[in-house]
Amino acid sequence: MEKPNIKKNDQIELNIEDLSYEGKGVAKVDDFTLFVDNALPGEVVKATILKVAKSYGFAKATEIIKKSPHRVETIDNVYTRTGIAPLSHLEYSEQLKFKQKQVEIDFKKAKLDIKVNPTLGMENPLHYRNKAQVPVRQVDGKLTTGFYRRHSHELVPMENYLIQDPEIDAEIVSVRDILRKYNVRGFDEVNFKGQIRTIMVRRAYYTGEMMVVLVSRVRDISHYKEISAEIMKNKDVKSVYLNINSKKTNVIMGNEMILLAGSPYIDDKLLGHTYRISPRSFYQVNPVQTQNLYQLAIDKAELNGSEKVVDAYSGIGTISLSLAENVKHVTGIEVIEDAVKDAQQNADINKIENADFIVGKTEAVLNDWAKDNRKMDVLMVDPPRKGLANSLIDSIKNLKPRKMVYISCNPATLARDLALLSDTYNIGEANPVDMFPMTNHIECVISLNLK
Ligand SMILES: C[S@@+](CC[C@H](N)C(=O)[O-])C[C@H]1O[C@@H](n2cnc3c(N)ncnc32)[C@H](O)[C@@H]1O
Repeated sequence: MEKPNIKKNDQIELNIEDLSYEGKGVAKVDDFTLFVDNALPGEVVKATILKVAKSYGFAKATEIIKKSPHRVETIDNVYTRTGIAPLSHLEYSEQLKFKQKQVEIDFKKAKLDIKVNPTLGMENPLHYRNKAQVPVRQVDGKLTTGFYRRHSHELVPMENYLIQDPEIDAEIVSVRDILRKYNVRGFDEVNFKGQIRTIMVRRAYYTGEMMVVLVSRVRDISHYKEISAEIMKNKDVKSVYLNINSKKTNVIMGNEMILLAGSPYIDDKLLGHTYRISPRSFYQVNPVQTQNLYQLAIDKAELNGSEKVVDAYSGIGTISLSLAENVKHVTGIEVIEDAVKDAQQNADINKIENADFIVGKTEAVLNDWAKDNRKMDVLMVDPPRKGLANSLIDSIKNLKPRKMVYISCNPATLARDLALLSDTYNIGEANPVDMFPMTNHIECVISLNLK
């Protein structure tokens, strides 16, 4: 492919042909591909070239010459600029089709002939997130909250985050103002100075309980008694933590977690059970769709009450406990020890006696099970983005659960794993579930039956 004669900062007119998996417009200059921010298929745009690499480049649309009928005009482009809601300029029904198509593309690449059903969307696809982690900086001499400009650590000040629970947005502003009152400084990443790096707020959807975590570069907690007392004046806030992160890193939280006020956890409900959530627990961010996703996964497992089930990558036990009443026994496997403690406690709180939880890597635990010839009827997997380890796929083929349900947050690794399992399993239809409206993230659930 010949590199065209274009360079950074050039202005150029482009025909947008497609949408990339990241939600960027795709245009061709001769055979060279450009990924264009804020551009939709069918549009003609004037664009500024941002970067030209060897085989592709990046640009941003500065003027829309011909508009897509699916463009949403009312949304402030701060959301696409910052990457908090990179698909918010695309009509919601088209977002759902885009996600279905992405799964189809990944399956095709892996030579899988699997039907992909329409994406299960939300009735109200805004303000769904139950958790926010917003960067904090010093802007014009004031501690300021917002979101990063795309591909940078430059803060764009913001008060309405579009996809977060509005109560969380209001709480961030309130905490910001309390910190300002006590002259606490926002983080200066360039000179590695200042104090507060991130504010994390979680709000339980069903109970309304909130947790606030202030992530600080330094351990100076001179005013924190007053600050946490003021934060606790909001009666919904049940828990305030200080987390110390003194490292030069993009990882948000450090190791030290200090409870400043209130309870160490908050409680939420899912499918009728109560869950205890600690500051570091993995907990699904879209409470409405989580219930739909879990119910779909449980339905696909076609349980009759007699099964031994393994719930791999079990987090705080939410899937295990949601299906426990429909099975003989369920064993959760999770690598984070604290999450397993939470899961055990959650089983006790909900008086569920046929569930146990093992700390360990799924691939290691099930390798041992395969060696010991231990049996299971149904295997649920809900791995992180990288999908299943190769060694786990080998163990599954030895253990031969008669049914598997795979919940995936990355269709590319899902397709790879399904292709590897397809000699042993018949693969059912895929159901994308929109857990992350306005973003390019895709969740998908699919069942596999032993041949
Ligand atoms: C996508 S989350 C799913 C959690 C849970 N099923 C839920 O719905 O809340 C993936 C979980 O897998 C855990 N994890 C990551 N790698 C693992 C591994 N190799 N073995 C077991 N658990 C792992 C993570 O800590 C995280 O809790």
